[in-house]
Amino acid sequence: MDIVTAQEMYEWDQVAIKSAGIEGKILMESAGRAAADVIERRIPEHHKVVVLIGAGNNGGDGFVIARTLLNRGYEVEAWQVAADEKISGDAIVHKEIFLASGYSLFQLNDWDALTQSLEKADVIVDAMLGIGAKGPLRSPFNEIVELVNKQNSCRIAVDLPTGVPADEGIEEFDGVRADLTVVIAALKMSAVVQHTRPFYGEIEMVEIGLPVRKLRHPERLVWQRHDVKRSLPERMTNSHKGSHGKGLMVGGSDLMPGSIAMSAKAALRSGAGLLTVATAKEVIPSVSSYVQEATFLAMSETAGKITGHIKDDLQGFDAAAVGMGLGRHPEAQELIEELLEQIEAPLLIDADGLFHLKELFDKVAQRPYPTILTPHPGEFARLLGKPIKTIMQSPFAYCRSFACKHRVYLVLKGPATIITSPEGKQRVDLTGNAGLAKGGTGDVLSGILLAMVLQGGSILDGISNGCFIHGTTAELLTDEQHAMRDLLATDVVEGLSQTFRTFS
Ligand SMILES: NC(=O)C1=CN([C@@H]2O[C@H](COP(=O)(O)OP(=O)(O)OC[C@H]3O[C@@H](n4cnc5c(N)ncnc54)[C@H](OP(=O)(O)O)[C@@H]3O)[C@@H](O)[C@H]2O)[C@@H](O)CC1
Ligand SMILES: Nc1ncnc2c1ncn2[C@@H]1O[C@H](COP(=O)(O)OP(=O)(O)O)[C@@H](O)[C@H]1O
Ligand SMILES: [K+]
Repeated sequence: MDIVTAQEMYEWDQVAIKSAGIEGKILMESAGRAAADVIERRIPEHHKVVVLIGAGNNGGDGFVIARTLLNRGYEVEAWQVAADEKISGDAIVHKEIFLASGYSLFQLNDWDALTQSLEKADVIVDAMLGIGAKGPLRSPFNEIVELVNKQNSCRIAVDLPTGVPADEGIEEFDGVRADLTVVIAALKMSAVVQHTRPFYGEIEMVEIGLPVRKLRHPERLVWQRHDVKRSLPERMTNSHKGSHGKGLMVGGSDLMPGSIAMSAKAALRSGAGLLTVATAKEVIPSVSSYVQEATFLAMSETAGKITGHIKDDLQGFDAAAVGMGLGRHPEAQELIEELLEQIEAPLLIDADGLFHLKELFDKVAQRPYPTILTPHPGEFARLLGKPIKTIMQSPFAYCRSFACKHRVYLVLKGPATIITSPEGKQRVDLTGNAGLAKGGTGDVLSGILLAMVLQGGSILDGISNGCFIHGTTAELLTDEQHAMRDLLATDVVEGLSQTFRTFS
């Protein structure tokens, strides 16, 4: 499922119109009818529907929706809330078809009449503004949005809620708070950005007949189950433990032994062939009692934290992960530096491993092997030296420029996890739920990602699959045996088998 900017969406429309000869009014008919189908599936026939219609093409969709629902027997009041002379483009055609079909239109001459109509409505369809909205809402849209948001009726937005920008990066706006948004042809960026996402409510996407093979796809998409099914490496019948990768995990300290233990178990539960855990000597007993399948490297330590160098030969590992429960002491920086220089394989850096990384960006960019960073927003803000709020307003742009500049795979974790390759390709994982908002779930993710990288295939596919599997496991567990409140990171580790079984 592609994620587009408003500009990219307009380019798609132009390709459809110019290269494939699909006229704008046909696209509008398809969009409106597809949205009406969604509404019909969800709303009983006796419900009163008010359709609010703006002047541009979003309003044009509104004329088609109103006509289609009236044709199907719904009680609909269609309100044109823009002046006649403002109605433009293909919306003029569909206004004419609406009127020629024998239906009448309410005009915004009397606010009391609109207010009464909205108060009586069971469903309000917002077809006022879509991707063409620019700047703060002007009158009367600002007043109408306020009025709409006050109603108890179900609010259904067409393409995007009026007032909500299509793109990331806009801080000040007011918009319709939709219960459901029928997204047309592709998800707009704001549908997955943290501060705009809540305005959309539930999201349903409709297809409108765009010529998919002719479109320039933006290399920004939602990673879905069918993508995982297609790209998850198969386990061959004649494979042996060496075929599934030999992994190294470095981290853990006396006060945080659980982090690395959960990462290690998650890696093994996710298919890693062999795993060595390098940790402080005194931490080994507690980790080994939880992960009996791992082998250990005892690192020299001071006060329960790894301080020494890795003396063993680091050749022969197919991938490594560092940082989980490592601690933020100054010596940790030397350790990370050493791993950046010596690991001749993909290296994942998480948690405390990211703490000193700002000082090591040169070393990261020089590595001839893939480097994967998995920050949460706070850790990413630290790496960038910018406030979390600023970054989360334009996460796609910040992730892309960072990943390209430092030549890393970046996994910015959250309810919508953004995965970016060093070339700037972006994938969004929307799985998971607030049950994961608990200490330790990031450590579990690191273990899963290490295992995915160890098992071969493209790094980008592997880490995208890992994020999907992590989130899906939380969803399966909270559907069945757990509530979001009680779900623990260790439950996610044990729940992985349930998810993997859905892929076999
Ligand atoms: N063929 C296609 O293209 C297809 C497009 N489709 C649909 O079209 C939608 C995009 O349509 P669009 O480009 O006409 O923009 P749209 O969202 O209706 O807004 C423009 C209107 O809003 C007004 N306006 C702007 N800012 C404002 C503000 N702050 N406050 C107040 N008013 C403001 C602006 O007024 P102006 O600034 O020109 O005075 C103008 O009247 C898209 O989301 C999808 O639903 C589908 O049917 C598929 C085929
Ligand atoms: N509300 C949420 N919805 C979906 N996923 C979430 C939510 N909150 C957290 N997560 C996921 O949980 C994990 C938390 O990671 P992190 O913050 O590093 O935790 P920790 O450091 O405690 O291990 C990430 O994978 C993140 O995407
Ligand atoms: K809208």
